[in-house]
Amino acid sequence: MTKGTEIRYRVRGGTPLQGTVFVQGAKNAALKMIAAALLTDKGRTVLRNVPPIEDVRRAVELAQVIGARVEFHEAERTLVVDASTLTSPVLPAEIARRFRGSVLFVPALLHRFGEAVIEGVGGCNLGSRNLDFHYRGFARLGATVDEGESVIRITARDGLRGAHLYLDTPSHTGTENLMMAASLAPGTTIIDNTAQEPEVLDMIAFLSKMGAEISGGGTGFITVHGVSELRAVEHTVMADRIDAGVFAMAAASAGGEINLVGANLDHLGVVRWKLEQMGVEFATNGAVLQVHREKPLRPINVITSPFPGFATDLQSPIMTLATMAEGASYIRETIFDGRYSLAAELNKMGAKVEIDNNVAIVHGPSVLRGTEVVAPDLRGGAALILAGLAAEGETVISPGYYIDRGHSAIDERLRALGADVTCEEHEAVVAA
Ligand SMILES: CC(=O)N[C@H]1[C@@H](OP(=O)(O)OP(=O)(O)OC[C@H]2O[C@@H](n3ccc(=O)[nH]c3=O)[C@H](O)[C@@H]2O)O[C@H](CO)[C@@H](O)[C@@H]1O
Ligand SMILES: C=C(OP(=O)(O)O)C(=O)O
Repeated sequence: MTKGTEIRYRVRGGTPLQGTVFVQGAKNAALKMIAAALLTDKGRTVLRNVPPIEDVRRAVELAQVIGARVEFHEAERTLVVDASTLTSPVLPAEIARRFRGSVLFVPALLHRFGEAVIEGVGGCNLGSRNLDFHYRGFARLGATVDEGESVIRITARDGLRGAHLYLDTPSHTGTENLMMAASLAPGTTIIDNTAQEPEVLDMIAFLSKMGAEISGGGTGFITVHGVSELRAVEHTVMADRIDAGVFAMAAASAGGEINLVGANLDHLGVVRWKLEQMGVEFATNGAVLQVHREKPLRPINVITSPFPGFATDLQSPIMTLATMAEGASYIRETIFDGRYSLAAELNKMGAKVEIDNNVAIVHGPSVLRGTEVVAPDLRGGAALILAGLAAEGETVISPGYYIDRGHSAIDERLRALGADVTCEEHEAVVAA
């Protein structure tokens, strides 16, 4: 541990939201596309609507450190990748450990170098986050996986070849990683039990433009016919449904009416219905989504599950809303067991959340009071900002880096809606 500067957010609650907010491009699609751009050794890939968030910056650094020429024009939300210059198959710990997307660089490295060396994989600390489906899939495609204590070496000197793969559960990045690996593996690959998240479909659209032959997206059963090469293309990243959900829930938390530009109601899946049950109103006005909340919130039962079920990434924000609802809400997290750490922070603000047998019981309504709270992870941090919007007094949330991993300029965008949210640097003890 060493002293350094850290970001924190300061929220003064009590103002209903009003106005228009722009939904960012999807983190969970953009990260995969940056990795996929490295599959081709010719030409320059252009990605549009790339969110200027910390995880994307880490992906850019990781691509650069292995030799790619990457320009991220943040103001234009545009990324240009030239992967003809790759020099190294080693994903170094200091960058790879800082975000989840690093494991998605493996297929390109296997195809380009016949080996990939991962010195670490990061991502939110949400309890156990295995990568066994990925490694088993690479092995079935013909790679040798050597899982050392801190370094994982995957080799495929003679290349990969099509095979029948399966996922024990429909893993989001697992599906994308194996699709990428199979795209350039001669023969046919079938992947059983694949994820159906909208980002997976956007990734299929991107890979297909590059020349990949992939069918079955959205069915849970994907077939990939390997091709001999992929080409650099231009693609616009889909809107971030989690960012949209967080802003919709910000309006639900503070009250008021907002316009979400770039949100797709269908991508919210069950989240939309649950928010409606709580008393949040949605209306589409052409391509703009209006979100309105006036009356007191009603309690809710939520079970997280893969798309179109209730997204685990929106479980923390809805826990914040449940603290304000009139009655007891029940929330069962089935994807990441570490996501209940938010409860203790909400309780510091006056909420009554108890964890019983892996279910969170939220006894509402509570009057939330601002205080200093710790963001346990990305979405837990966003959930605490939402709590701050409804709380009496001032809420200070740190570390802000977690929130910045996945939401771009959340303070500026909330201020545009009339909220009192600021972001500041402060001295803190940080991991070396
Ligand atoms: C960068 C990215 O896209 N992150 C998203 C992705 O994470 P990520 O792709 O890591 O999540 P997965 O869908 O893979 O994980 C789902 C569950 O499967 C388990 N599992 C997964 C892979 C594996 O090899 N072995 C295994 O046991 C995990 O521990 C977890 O319990 O999907 C999650 C679930 O929608 C989202 O919360 C994350 O925002
Ligand atoms: C868990 C998340 O991300 P990651 O998989 O990148 O850690 C998230 O986006 O909430």
